[in-house]
Amino acid sequence: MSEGATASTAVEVADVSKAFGRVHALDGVSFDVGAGEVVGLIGPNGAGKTTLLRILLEVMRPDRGAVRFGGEVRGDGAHLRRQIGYLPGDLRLDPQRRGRAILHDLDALSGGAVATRATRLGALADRLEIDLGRRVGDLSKGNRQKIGLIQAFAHDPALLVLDEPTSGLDPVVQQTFLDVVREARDRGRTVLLSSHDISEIERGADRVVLLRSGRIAADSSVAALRDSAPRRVRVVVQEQADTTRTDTLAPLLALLAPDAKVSSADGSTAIDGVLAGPVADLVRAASALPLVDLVVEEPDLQSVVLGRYARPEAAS
Ligand SMILES: Nc1ncnc2c1ncn2[C@@H]1O[C@H](COP(=O)(O)OP(=O)(O)OP(=O)(O)O)[C@@H](O)[C@H]1O
Repeated sequence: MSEGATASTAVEVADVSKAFGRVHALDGVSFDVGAGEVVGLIGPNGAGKTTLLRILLEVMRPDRGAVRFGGEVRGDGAHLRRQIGYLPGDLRLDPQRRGRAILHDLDALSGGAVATRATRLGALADRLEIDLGRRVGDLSKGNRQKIGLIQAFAHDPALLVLDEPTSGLDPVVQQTFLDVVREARDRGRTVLLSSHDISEIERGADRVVLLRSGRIAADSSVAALRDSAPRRVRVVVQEQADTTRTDTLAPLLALLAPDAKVSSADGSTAIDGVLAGPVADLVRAASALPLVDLVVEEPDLQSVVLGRYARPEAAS
């Protein structure tokens, strides 16, 4: 086990490197995923996400390092695949066949009690609202994606590896998918999902691992990332002689610097800006003023993540 791995570590990625010619797709990547944890893998195009997932699934071997599953170095591919549910990013299904036939064939490879699997398969199809009696070639992209999701979840595997899981899904089905992920996590299943959709990671994952140029640029809980994310705020105070003076507003403006805007109308003064620090500091500064209104928007996780896409040495 690596230094950070514990008995409840479900997946251990230890110093994994992989090069294709001169391209270092992965360069010394290490992180652990705990049992019952949902980890979102995010990063710009070409960051190495798919390569990492392929190594996890033993479709590809690393040049250096290892992936361990439940503390063991992976060996028996067939046995481990039964414990893994995989949704590939480039899902290919035979267009001539019907969803039910495809799922029954894939499901037979997964082992376990047939009756339980069939019940789960039917229940998932109902929840995702997909007609399994139709030919795959006649289905829309989103409905084909649902078949991919069902085959990944139907045998209730210990580890789910999902590449762009909500691609093509409408918002209602995306929500259903997130509910299914949450329920799997509550049963102690481990989920690794790769996505370009930051809001999907924010809603569905406990933790974010950000890959950039084959290295980990950030590894943080979603909660910590939210805390560090800037929020738009608006503070409205009664316009009195002293509230128009910048020294009265100075403590507030210092928190919202450098782009805060002060405007006065209808007997009140509004201060609009972006808060990068703790909300408690804002509340303290605002409460010293004749407050009329205080609006704090949801943190802008997207801007934090995009900032880390670009910054060369951003750490967690
Ligand atoms: N089989 C391969 N042969 C040659 N180069 C490859 C191969 N697979 C991946 N690469 C290269 O390795 C790097 C990482 O690719 P990878 O597909 O893992 O990135 P990714 O993060 O999944 O990207 P995207 O978000 O665009 O899907 C890229 O530079 C890619 O061109």
